[in-house]
Amino acid sequence: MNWKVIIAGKPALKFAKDGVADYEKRLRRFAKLEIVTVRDGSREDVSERLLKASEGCFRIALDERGASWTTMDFVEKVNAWEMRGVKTVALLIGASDGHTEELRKSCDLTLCLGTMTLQHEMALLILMEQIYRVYNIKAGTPYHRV
Ligand SMILES: C[S@@+](CC[C@H](N)C(=O)[O-])C[C@H]1O[C@@H](n2cnc3c(N)ncnc32)[C@H](O)[C@@H]1O
Repeated sequence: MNWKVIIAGKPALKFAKDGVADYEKRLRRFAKLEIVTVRDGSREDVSERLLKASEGCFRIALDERGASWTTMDFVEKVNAWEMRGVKTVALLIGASDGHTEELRKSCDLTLCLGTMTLQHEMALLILMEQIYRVYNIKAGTPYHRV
């Protein structure tokens, strides 16, 4: 199963960019993950670009109003998508004004990383670590301890 993480605007926070690059590298042994950047703009324009860039994918909107999963819930979801033959999971990260209602309705799921509002590059970094954690749990490595 492939991953496509779509985010608006060029990276501005060096530490987040470095962290994301680090997890991208670490994830290579587990899965194919692509980070796609769309142009920033109004909520409507960004949502439209995110939807266009994720056409044909299983879409998940990252949104503080979404469902809260534990990491183990995330592992179970990934297992279920793999069993169902999902080819590409697209994770959609909004810009400063967030997503439109239309985008939320067009997504298969809406996921919350916590109830606080995160800067979008921070949301990307946390998401990358969680995807990495999921694959480590699936592989039984000592990265994840309970
Ligand atoms: C600065 S936030 C946008 C806040 C916007 N005012 C709103 O109401 O959604 C930028 C993007 O980061 C992601 N994000 C921020 N906090 C999040 C959280 N707690 N859970 C999931 N995604 C989050 C979302 O994709 C959001 O669209």
